[in-house]
Amino acid sequence: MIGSIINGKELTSENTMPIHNPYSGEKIDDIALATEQELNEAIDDSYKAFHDTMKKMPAHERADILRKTADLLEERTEEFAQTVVKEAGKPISASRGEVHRAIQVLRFAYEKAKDITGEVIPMDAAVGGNGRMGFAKRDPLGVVAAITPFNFPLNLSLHKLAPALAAGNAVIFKPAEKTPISAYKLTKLFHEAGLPESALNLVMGTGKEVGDPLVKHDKIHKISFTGSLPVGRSIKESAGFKKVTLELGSNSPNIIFSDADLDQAVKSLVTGAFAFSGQVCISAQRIYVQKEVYDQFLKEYVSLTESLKVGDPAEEGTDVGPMINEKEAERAKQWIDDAAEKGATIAAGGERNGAILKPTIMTDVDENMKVIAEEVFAPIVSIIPFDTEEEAVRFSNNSIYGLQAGVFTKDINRAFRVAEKLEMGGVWINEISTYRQDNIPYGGVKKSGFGREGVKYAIEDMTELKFIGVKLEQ
Ligand SMILES: NC(=O)c1ccc[n+]([C@@H]2O[C@H](COP(=O)([O-])OP(=O)(O)OC[C@H]3O[C@@H](n4cnc5c(N)ncnc54)[C@H](O)[C@@H]3O)[C@@H](O)[C@H]2O)c1
Ligand SMILES: O=C[C@H](O)CS(=O)(=O)O
Repeated sequence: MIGSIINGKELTSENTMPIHNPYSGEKIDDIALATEQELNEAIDDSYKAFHDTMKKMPAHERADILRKTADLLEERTEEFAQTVVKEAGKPISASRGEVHRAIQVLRFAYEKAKDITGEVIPMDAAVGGNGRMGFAKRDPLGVVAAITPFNFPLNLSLHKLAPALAAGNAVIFKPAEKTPISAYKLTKLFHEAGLPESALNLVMGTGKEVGDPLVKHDKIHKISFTGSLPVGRSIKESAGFKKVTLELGSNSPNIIFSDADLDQAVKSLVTGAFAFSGQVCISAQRIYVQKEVYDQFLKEYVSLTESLKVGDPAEEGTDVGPMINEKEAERAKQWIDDAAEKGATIAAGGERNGAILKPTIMTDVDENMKVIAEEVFAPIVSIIPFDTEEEAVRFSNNSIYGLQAGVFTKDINRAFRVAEKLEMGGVWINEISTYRQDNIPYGGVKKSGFGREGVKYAIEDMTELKFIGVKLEQ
């Protein structure tokens, strides 16, 4: 059994929740769920840790802890990768990839911790400014609540923990109840690297019983949330005056113009749509292809998709494993069937076996079908023809979401024109929407959320600018 870790002590409970391997269905562990009283104790402990320890800790010490955590994680890459395979069902090669990215996030944070600067404000710029001096500095906020999803249990947790600690905050970490083992191990790793134990408290439980009271608690200064739109909406409503960052979902578009390198676009977009069974917030969900090359693109795309190895995520070489559970796979299967009943064609896949949904390609879709209009978060992609640049932009922007998009063309002027018009937090040219490097500013517009991650930008969101000025004696 694993449980919450508060002030370095691990809690047990009779009230537990089982964790299952999404592929085999076997129970791999139980989590002890935190009570409301334990949650309150954790928050008090974090609050004290902020004021007594983190606020006073020199930047070089915070940096050193982050560096040591990165080194420890690197030494245990395989152990952490196997954990992600077991609890999330992510194929082993992608799980190793996630650990490598997580190490990079820690290293970006280690470098940045010693370089959190402010600025001197010119005082002679305004009438009466002469004789005064002033500067703005960045101060930590206090206690940051990090609430994370199941799909990147390590890397997306570190996108919150590492910048929050680099900036000198204390953190309460509430991981997804479906994938708590990576979170548990990660918390212990930070402590082993020398982080004062109360500076990072882990609370285990459901969104309703632990997440919601955490969001409402007065001693929390900021909520950094990654997850679904409905939960993000509820958090924003409950958070009151706290600062909030919301990293939510999307139905990312990718546009293929007729002059694009089709082979490269096909190859990268097969990965972009089916990596981790499409359970990626920037997964390529809608692919718009210019009519002249539509048939060729579709033929090559179907052929490459059908060659993917689907099955056991623990086996080397598996491309597509299970979804997080059978219920989610069935929900996605119903969306496919619903679209097919309304006239869509299933060009590949469409079958479900337990939690495994075969990589599925839909054509002849219309913009009102769920597979287009909502976030599928499953291995389902729709391929749609378009005529003109204006049409491709209009189709792409016809969404409540706006996280990342991909544009494929050799015409640099067109690429920038389209990038400017797309209502997105980020646009890649000749790269898939699904690509993220961990130091870019990352986040959404519209209902994909607000605030930015990417270590440097998350640090900005996790600090407060404080102005200090002086009137000098003349
Ligand atoms: N934009 C991004 O960076 C990004 C990254 C990864 C995933 N996501 C999104 O996350 C979703 C999938 O992840 P999920 O199924 O784990 O998401 P989810 O929203 O169901 O849960 C995320 C977290 O919120 C907690 N939670 C649930 N209800 C809560 C409440 N009322 N108050 C506080 N916390 C609560 C959960 O316990 C979990 O820890 C998808 O929509 C995906 O697009 C977005
Ligand atoms: O699921 C959405 C994530 O933000 C994708 S990634 O881990 O940042 O690549």
